[in-house]
Amino acid sequence: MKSGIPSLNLPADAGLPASGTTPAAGLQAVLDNLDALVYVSDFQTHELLYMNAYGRRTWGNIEGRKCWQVLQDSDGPCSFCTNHLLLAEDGTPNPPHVWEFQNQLDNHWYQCRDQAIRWTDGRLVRLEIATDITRRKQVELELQEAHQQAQAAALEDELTGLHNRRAFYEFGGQLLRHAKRHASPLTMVMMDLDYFKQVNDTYGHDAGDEALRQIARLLQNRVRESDIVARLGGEEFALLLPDTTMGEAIELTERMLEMLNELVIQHKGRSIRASASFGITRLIVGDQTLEDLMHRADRALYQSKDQGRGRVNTCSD
Ligand SMILES: Nc1nc2c(ncn2[C@@H]2O[C@H](COP(=O)(O)OP(=O)(O)OP(=O)(O)O)[C@@H](O)[C@H]2O)c(=O)[nH]1
Repeated sequence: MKSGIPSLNLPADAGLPASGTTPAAGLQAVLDNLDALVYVSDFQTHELLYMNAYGRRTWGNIEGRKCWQVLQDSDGPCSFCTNHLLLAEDGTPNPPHVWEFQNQLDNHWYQCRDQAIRWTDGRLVRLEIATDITRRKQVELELQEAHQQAQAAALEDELTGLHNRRAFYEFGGQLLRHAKRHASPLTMVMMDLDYFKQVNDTYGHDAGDEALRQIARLLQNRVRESDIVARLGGEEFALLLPDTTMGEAIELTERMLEMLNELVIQHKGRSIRASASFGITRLIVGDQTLEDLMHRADRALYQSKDQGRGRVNTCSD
C-alpha cells in the first residue's frame, strides 16, 4: 500500500492553505512537518498504511511492512500493543488512549495517543501520534532515583550501614503484623555494649566508631536474610527474628555473645575488645505494637546489666 494521505478526500474548505495547493497537499505538509510521529496501521494485519516524514526519518520505509517490524523490529505483534483498548465492546472507537513507553530501536521515550479512526475505505484502523518525551523522562527518572536514594538513606544508619531506628519501626511493624496474622513465632533481641564509654575514652572516638562498625558486621553476618538488625542509636542494637522460637533466639544470642567476646578489633595498631548485654523476648498474645516487645526486651537487658553485664536474659510476660 502506498504511504501518504491523498485519499482522505477532505473538502476544499477544510481550513487548509488554499492558494496554489490542494487540501491534501497542505495536510501532507502539515503532517510531514510535525515534530511528532504519526502513523496508521490495520487492526487485523498490523500493516502500516501511513507514516509521516518524522516517522520515516527515524524508522525507515513502511512499504508492505507491519508496525511491529518497522517500529520495534520484533518477530510478531508487541506484547504491549494497545489495539484492544481502542475499541469498545460494541466495536465503536473508545476515546484516545494515552500512554508512555520506551522504543526498543532508538531507546527514546514517547508519549503516545492511540485512537481508532475510520480509514478512507471505511474500515477502523489504529492511529498513533507519538511525541518524544525523552528529556522529560530522563529528569523524571533521575528524580525518582534521587528520591529512592534519599528514602534508603533515611532508613540506614550512616555509621554501620544497618537499619536505623526508623527502619526498625517501619519494617519491624510489618513483621509483627505478619506474625500476628499467621500466628507464627517472632522474637526480639536487644543488645547494649558494655562499658563502651571506656572504649572511647581509652582508644578515642574513631576507634569506638570502628568497633561499632565491626560489631554491626558480626551481627549482620549471623542472621538470616529475613531478620532485621538495627542500630537504634549509640551503642544499642536490636534484632527482630521472624519464625524463630525463644529457644532458637537464646541459642543464636549466646553464640553472638561468644563471638563478640572473641572479637579483637584492630585500630591503628591497637587491639580493642568489646562485650555486650542482651535481653530477649517473644511475641505473646495481647501484644499490639513493637513497643510492647521492646519494653520486655529492655527489662531483660537491664537485668543482664544489673547482674554484671556480658550475659543474656529473657522476659516472656
Ligand atoms: N565512638 C562512638 N561512640 C558512641 C557513639 N554513640 C554513642 N557512643 C558512646 O557510647 C558510650 C555510651 O556510654 P554509656 O551510656 O555510659 O554506656 P556504657 O559505657 O556502654 O556502659 P553500660 O551501658 O552501662 O555498660 C558513650 O561514651 C557515647 O559517647 C558513636 O556513634 N560512636
